[in-house]
Amino acid sequence: MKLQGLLKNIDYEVLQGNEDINISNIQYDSRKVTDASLFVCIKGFKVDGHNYAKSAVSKGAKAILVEDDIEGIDKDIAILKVGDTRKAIAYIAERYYNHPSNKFRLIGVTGTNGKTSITYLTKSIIEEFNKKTGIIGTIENRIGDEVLKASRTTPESLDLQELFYNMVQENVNAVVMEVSSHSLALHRVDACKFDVGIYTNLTLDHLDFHKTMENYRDAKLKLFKMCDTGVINIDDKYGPYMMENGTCKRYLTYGIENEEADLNATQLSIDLGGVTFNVVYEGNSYKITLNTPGKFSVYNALAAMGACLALNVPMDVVINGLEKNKGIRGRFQSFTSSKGYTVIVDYAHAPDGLLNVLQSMKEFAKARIITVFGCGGDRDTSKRPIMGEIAGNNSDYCVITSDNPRTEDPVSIIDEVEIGIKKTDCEYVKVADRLKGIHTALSMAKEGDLILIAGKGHEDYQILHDKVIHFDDAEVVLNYFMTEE
Ligand SMILES: CC(=O)N[C@H]1[C@@H](OP(=O)(O)OP(=O)(O)OC[C@H]2O[C@@H](n3ccc(=O)[nH]c3=O)[C@H](O)[C@@H]2O)O[C@H](CO)[C@@H](O)[C@@H]1O[C@H](C)C(=O)N[C@@H](C)C(=O)N[C@H](CCC(=O)O)C(=O)O
Ligand SMILES: Nc1ncnc2c1ncn2[C@@H]1O[C@H](COP(=O)(O)OP(=O)(O)OP(=O)(O)O)[C@@H](O)[C@H]1O
Ligand SMILES: N[C@H](CCC[C@H](N)C(=O)O)C(=O)O
Ligand SMILES: [Mg+2]
Repeated sequence: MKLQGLLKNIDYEVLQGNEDINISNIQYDSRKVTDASLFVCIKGFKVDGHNYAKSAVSKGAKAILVEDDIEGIDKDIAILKVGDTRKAIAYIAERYYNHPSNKFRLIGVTGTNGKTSITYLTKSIIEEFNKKTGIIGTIENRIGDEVLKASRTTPESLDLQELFYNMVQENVNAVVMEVSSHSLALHRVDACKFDVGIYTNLTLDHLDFHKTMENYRDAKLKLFKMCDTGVINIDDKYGPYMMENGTCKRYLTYGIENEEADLNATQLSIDLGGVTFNVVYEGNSYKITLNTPGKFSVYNALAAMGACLALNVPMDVVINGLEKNKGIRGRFQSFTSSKGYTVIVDYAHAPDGLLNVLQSMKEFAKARIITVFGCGGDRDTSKRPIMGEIAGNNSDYCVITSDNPRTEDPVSIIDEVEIGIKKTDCEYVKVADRLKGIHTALSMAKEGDLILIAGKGHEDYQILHDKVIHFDDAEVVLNYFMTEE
């Protein structure tokens, strides 16, 4: 493919060589460069891709895209300079893969919590409408029934466009993807053509990356400058901001508290098995039963409904699709022991998620709530004492344990969580080993108790320094149940 053609509409300066050449592929990682690649130098958080330009050339790269001048590269290699290589590679990749997101309906979901849950609810509805669906997100990527491993919630632009291209080859009609704030800030989804953008909520998380809530909010806002319809939670503090500052052609709002919402849920009835509620839309009222409990599940269902209604899916199909969803791995997933207590495995890993899950549990708790949780290492540290306080205020007993400590000392993370729990009168114990922590909670459980194991949900691994071990909360629980029989 001609390099020049891929650079259409991009401002660039030729530093050496000629852009009128053929390239075979595009790479942003020198280790993947092959003969006649275009190598894009990205200034990373760990290293600077410009330092790998020579290595890329030695592996066969014929052209280099840079942000900074580089020296010592063979004169017959083209070097082109742009203002922002992360941005440029998004547009180049979109062109290279022949504009794939114009060829299916694309729904993007952004917000601190609920993205994964909403993608699966939306998929249930679209499949009920007999359309082939793609999913891109935290747990996995999917092309119809084919499951592909995901390493990021939202892939790098080059990988994303390739995935879209493969979805087009497989005749996918609609793609529903999580759009993380990191991906918006780092131009991973630039050049995508979104039909619908969903906004869920914005609460404390990821300040290690965004530094301020304003930056975090404005990263999310970018999605609403890129889509035709915005589906907005107007119960959330920042919902109106997205509408006032976004540029969507139309907005569809949803909410529980705010009766002005286009989709307004009322009369919620929550138990361990799920939640039943009424939703009012265009003057009509519809009754819906979901298989996942919690007020937050109602918000997620409203968001999925809004997106599908915006794409003209009929209301009866929307409701059937939602009701057929059996729940999502690691999202309020419950297991009942023969001893009569219930364990809930959930991915709540930030303050708001933890609070929501515990509040939902309180709606149907008949005995004690025992919470096992920790906080991830190398991530926002400000959430640690806050999560400690939330767990303490909403549980009868807590086990503070390790999440994914990554490169940090597990005991120091637990000590930071403890600062918050100490402000409450909840009894607790600190057990750094997650397996022992879970066993501690299960061994004290009595009939009627609810045990929450929070933070890791679907994850089947634990990151301890540079080691990744197999660890699956649900598996630990089921193995423990076997010892009880
Ligand atoms: C902050 C962030 O998102 N960082 C991502 C970013 O890293 P980076 O830009 O710092 O890359 P780097 O490692 O410094 O390397 C710079 C450049 O040199 C290149 N390089 C490097 C080495 C070499 O030998 N040759 C070479 O060419 C690299 O390919 C890269 O292009 O690009 C890397 C390559 O794609 C990603 O792996 C990395 O994700 C890190 C590991 C990460 O943890 N990201 C998380 C925070 C993230 O993105 N999370 C969100 C979800 C958040 C949520 O909502 O919950 C997500 O969307 O997944
Ligand atoms: N709408 C919601 N509002 C608040 N909390 C929620 C909501 N939906 C889910 N949660 C809680 O947040 C946890 C994470 O949910 P989910 O995986 O759907 O979010 P996410 O936005 O995809 O998260 P991530 O950014 O880590 O990918 C759930 O396990 C649940 O505890
Ligand atoms: N997408 C989130 C997931 C956190 C999950 C939690 N188990 C942890 O490892 O901190 C992040 O990367 O910050
Ligand atoms: Mg997710």
